[in-house]
Amino acid sequence: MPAHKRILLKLSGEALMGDDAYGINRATIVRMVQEIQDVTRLGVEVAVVIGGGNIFRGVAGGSVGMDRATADYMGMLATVMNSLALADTMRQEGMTARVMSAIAIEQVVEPYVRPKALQYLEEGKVVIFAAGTGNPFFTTDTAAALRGAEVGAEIMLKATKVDGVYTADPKKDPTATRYSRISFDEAISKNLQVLDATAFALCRDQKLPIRVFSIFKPGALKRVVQGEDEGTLVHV
Ligand SMILES: Nc1ncnc2c1ncn2[C@@H]1O[C@H](COP(=O)(O)OP(=O)(O)OP(=O)(O)O)[C@@H](O)[C@H]1O
Ligand SMILES: O=c1ccn([C@@H]2O[C@H](COP(=O)(O)O)[C@@H](O)[C@H]2O)c(=O)[nH]1
Repeated sequence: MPAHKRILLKLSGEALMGDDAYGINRATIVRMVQEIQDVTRLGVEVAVVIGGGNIFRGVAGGSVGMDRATADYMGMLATVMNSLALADTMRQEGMTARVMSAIAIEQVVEPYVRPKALQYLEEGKVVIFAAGTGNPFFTTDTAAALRGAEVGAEIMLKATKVDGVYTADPKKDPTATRYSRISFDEAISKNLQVLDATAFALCRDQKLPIRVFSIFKPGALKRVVQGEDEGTLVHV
């Protein structure tokens, strides 16, 4: 019996590269999709937001002199590419997915319309929210918090490159230790960078808990959905 009926899954874009230097690694995306399929088979309704860090981040464009807003739109388009790849891999694995974009590109994907998204979820389709929030200066973590709150997800699951929230970035500080639980207020006051502050604040205000766990650990998503203690729970 799953612990959650409807989830918002935030997938790391950067992790899609697998061992490649750039782009979408085939074996990696298939594995991610199979893990999602395992969860849908439990009867859980799944909404997904995927990042774009494997292709483009606005902050990288900004750092080499590009207009930041233009660079951010490029980043949002990168998430559309990842979303299309994810939906197509789902199709190949026998699942039904719908991509909805926050930016109008109707020849490519349908626009985000909340009642339609809710209908798809109720029908058991996986809904992939592409193009972030549709606004520059935000991230896909914030988009995940926003869409998660909009569709009434019970929890936001952040599947990322680390296995939880640490006292400091574990990739930079080997002495950092992992929390099994932490409150939003503490995560925000300690300026923990595993999610951006806007996403933390939105989830806190909307009382949407977050669980951060490793995207690389086989079966972790299913264990999380079944209510097992995996990664870190960020709570109100
Ligand atoms: N206190 C912390 N605890 C855990 N991770 C942290 C912390 N501070 C910084 N990080 C870093 O945050 C990263 C996760 O956030 P990031 O936004 O980079 O990835 P993502 O959202 O999974 O990827 P993408 O943006 O491509 O979708 C981790 O890889 C980790 O190195
Ligand atoms: O609401 C949003 C979401 C994303 N962006 C831009 O896209 C890239 C990729 O997203 P990540 O969350 O970093 O994976 C991001 O760096 C922004 O440039 C955005 O502008 N608005």
